[in-house]
Amino acid sequence: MVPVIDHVAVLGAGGWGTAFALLLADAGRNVTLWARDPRVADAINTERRNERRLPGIELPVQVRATSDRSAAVADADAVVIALPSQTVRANMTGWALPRGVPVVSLAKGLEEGTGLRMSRVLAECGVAPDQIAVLSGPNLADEIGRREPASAVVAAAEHDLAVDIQRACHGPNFRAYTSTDVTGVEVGGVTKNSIAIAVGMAIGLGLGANAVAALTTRGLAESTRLGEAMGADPLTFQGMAGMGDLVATCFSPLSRNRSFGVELGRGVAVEAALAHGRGVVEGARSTPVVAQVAGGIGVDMPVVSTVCDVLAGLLTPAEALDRAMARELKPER
Ligand SMILES: NC(=O)C1=CN([C@@H]2O[C@H](COP(=O)(O)OP(=O)(O)OC[C@H]3O[C@@H](n4cnc5c(N)ncnc54)[C@H](O)[C@@H]3O)[C@@H](O)[C@H]2O)C=CC1
Ligand SMILES: O=C(CO)COP(=O)(O)O
Repeated sequence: MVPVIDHVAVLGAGGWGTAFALLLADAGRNVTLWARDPRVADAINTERRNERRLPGIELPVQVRATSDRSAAVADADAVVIALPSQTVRANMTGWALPRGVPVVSLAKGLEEGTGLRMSRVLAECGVAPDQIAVLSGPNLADEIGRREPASAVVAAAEHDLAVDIQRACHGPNFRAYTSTDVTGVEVGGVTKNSIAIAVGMAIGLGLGANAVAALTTRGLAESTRLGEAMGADPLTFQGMAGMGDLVATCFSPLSRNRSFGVELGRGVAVEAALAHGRGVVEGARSTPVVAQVAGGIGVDMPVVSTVCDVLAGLLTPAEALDRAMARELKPER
């Protein structure tokens, strides 16, 4: 029997949580959106808007918001985690979810201190591993909010679970593929943020399409190397969560990671550039974690480690560029 997902709880009313709630409503689901700020929940229920995070978008009536943690998940057939990565453990610890419901992570980061992927963090918070799925891909929230067509990939160790989530979010403007490569899908979603910061820095330095394309291409190569070393299928990096998300994030001015990099490239200090951002810049926190994880398993990630050094104030973006160009010559593969 195919389990039916009707009522979905989306935890986190940032740009992506709000856009994902809209997408689920368009796909025929009833959605409860949890916002930690009661004023955000009120504005969604009364004005049908989350103006700060998803400006100019009217939310369907099938999206109801609450700031009550128990009410948010009551009667949910599936729970979606749309929180900044570094807050997932603190939020999920002690949050009593309905037993046995699928939990889908949308977060694109590695946890500081543990180096864990979000699916592993959720497992440590008590979610049964066979109920965990991750969804990732080229999904800029503003475009999804405007109902522009988009695709993603849903990965779960259990293929049937990935299919359930795929069906639950399939609507007129959103189409998801399935995978069982949870590691690859999560790693692709994390590393693309670091590469987008590097691309942003190149743009901020005034460089053109050649440099952007080179960084994106080499970034994909090193992301694939890391994923493979962590047990992922390298082909996953040619898919939505790899190439797909890398292209969207590196090429769109809507990306917060890319915009952050542009500011760094223009000489703005890290803290000031973060303060100018429109929401969470996952790569600013995850890039050092990626570098540490890669170093620990002997994977060379020159783009990531260069971004890491710029974030730590050890290099300016211009010096980072000089260092990249002076690297030892080697075969492409
Ligand atoms: N915005 C986008 O286009 C996409 C975002 N993502 C990922 O989704 C995750 C969430 O990102 P966004 O929705 O963009 O975030 P956002 O930056 O738009 O908003 C962050 C939200 O998290 C809340 N928040 C911050 N600290 C919190 C805490 N300690 N506890 C509970 N809530 C807290 C804020 O109140 C805010 O509602 C990130 O991992 C991001 O990489 C993935 C795909 C697309
Ligand atoms: O993950 C995203 C698009 O798929 C959003 O990217 P930013 O977090 O850089 O805005």
